[in-house]
Amino acid sequence: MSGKLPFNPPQLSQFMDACWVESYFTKDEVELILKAYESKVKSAAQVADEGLDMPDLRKSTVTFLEPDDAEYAPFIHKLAQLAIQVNQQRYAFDLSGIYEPLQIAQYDSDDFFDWHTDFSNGQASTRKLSLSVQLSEPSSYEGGDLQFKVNTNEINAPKSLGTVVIFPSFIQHRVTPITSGIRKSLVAWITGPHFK
Ligand SMILES: O=C(O)CCC(=O)C(=O)O
Ligand SMILES: [Fe+2]
Repeated sequence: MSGKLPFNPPQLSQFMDACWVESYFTKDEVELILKAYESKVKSAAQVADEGLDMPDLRKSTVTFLEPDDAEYAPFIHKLAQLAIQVNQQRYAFDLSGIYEPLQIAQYDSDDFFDWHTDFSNGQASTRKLSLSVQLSEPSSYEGGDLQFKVNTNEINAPKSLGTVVIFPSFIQHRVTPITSGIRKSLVAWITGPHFK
C-alpha cells in the first residue's frame, strides 16, 4: 500500500471572501438605476425563492429589473463584465450568465438584512457570485453597513457611491440596521451549474 489517495485538485491562490471596485459606476449610471427604482412597483422584501416573509431576518423594500431589459443594457453589461473578470482572477467558478432579475432594494430607518448566504435551496442553489452596487452617498445615511463574516471577523465593504462589492454567494453577509437616512443597493446574482 502507498498510503495515499491523490485527487490532485487544482488550487486557487487569489480567493477572497469579498472584494470590491470603488466607484466602478459613475454618478450618472447610478442615477439611471435610481430612476428605475422610482418608476417601478415595489414590495416588501421576501427571502430567496421561498417567497417567505421572515421579519427577523430581513426588512426592506425591493423592486426588480429583468437582466435583458434593453433600457438598462449598458449598466447590466458593465456589471456582467466585472463579474467575468473578477471570476477569472479569483474564483474560477463555472458561470452561465444572469438568469435572475436584478434586485434594487431600499433600506429605510430600522431596515436591515441579518446574517445569511445568497446560496440556498432551489433556484438559489445555482447562484455562484453575488454583486452589490452601492447606490447611495455614504453621507446620506448611517448604519447600513454591508458586512462579511470572515472567521470571527466582521469585514465592512466600502460604501462609496458606484462601488461594486463581489463575493461568492455562499459567503455569510449582512446589512446592519439603518439608524438614519436611506440606503439603496442593486444586487445581481450570477448563475452557474451546480458546484461539482
Ligand atoms: O444590500 C446589499 O448590499 C446586500 C443585500 C443582500 O445581501 C441581498 O439582497 O441578498
Ligand atoms: Fe445577500
